[in-house]
Amino acid sequence: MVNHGVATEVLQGMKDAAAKFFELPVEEKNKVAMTSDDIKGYGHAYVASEEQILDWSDLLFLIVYPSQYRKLKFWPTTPEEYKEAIEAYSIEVKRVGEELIRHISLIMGMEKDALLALHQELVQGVLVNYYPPCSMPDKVLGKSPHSDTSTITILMQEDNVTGLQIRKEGEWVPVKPIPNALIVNVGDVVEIWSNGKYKSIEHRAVTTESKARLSYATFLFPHDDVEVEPFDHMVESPGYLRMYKKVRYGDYLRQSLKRKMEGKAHTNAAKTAS
Ligand SMILES: O=C(O)CCC(=O)C(=O)O
Ligand SMILES: [Fe+2]
Repeated sequence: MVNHGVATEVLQGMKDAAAKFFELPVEEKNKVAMTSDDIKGYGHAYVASEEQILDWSDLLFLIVYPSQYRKLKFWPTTPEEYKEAIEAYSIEVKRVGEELIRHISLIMGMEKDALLALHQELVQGVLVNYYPPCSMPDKVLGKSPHSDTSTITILMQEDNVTGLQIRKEGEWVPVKPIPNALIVNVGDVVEIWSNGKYKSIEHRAVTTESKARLSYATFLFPHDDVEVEPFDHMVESPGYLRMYKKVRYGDYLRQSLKRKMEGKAHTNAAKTAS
């Protein structure tokens, strides 16, 4: 997505603050470490199989909106500008994200604001991924293949390192960075609502030998209590096949987080038995 109207300084401000945070000594970063009962704060993803290290990254996840959901004990206070940078970035991403969701609503044949209203509350979380440089990039992934559990994801990546790949017709296709462009992923919620007409995109991140890479994923998703199921008008007649079960979003999210990330495992599990 280009021409999104988000000022370059705002994008850069987020990148600079996050880069400074990940450069801090580990004791400093651990001041906002995730606790065993929460996925907010600073943490690590390390997953290995017998042949391969699958996921190798540090991360920082925060809920930004609705503001009353913020858990400030997980918000870095160093660098000082982190809070301001994430606010400035997130308010812009919220504006752009809501506009995109309004248009998806129209594309799905509904009133402009219908899809936003169905979220009860639009929840916005931002995940910063830090992938260290890796001497064996063919043996180590940054993030395993998965689809996002969101309605949509707005992703910002570095301008100078390619790491994101999407799965298209069975092949992994690199998403080359375009400076200041934002990437929009269709998430699982749109796939379920649309009865599979708009599929969540399978993607992964690979590692790079020469430098660390950061990426900034903003997930927009419904309130936990929203019951997600295919819209009647998206279930095509005559066959009237409903491809996905009705699921409470909070349960869907928690089950997906527990499951190993494996391609389209989340939406496959959401499908009605065939
Ligand atoms: O690092 C990337 O480009 C992708 C990150 C991602 O897919 C995620 O955080 O869900
Ligand atoms: Fe993702």
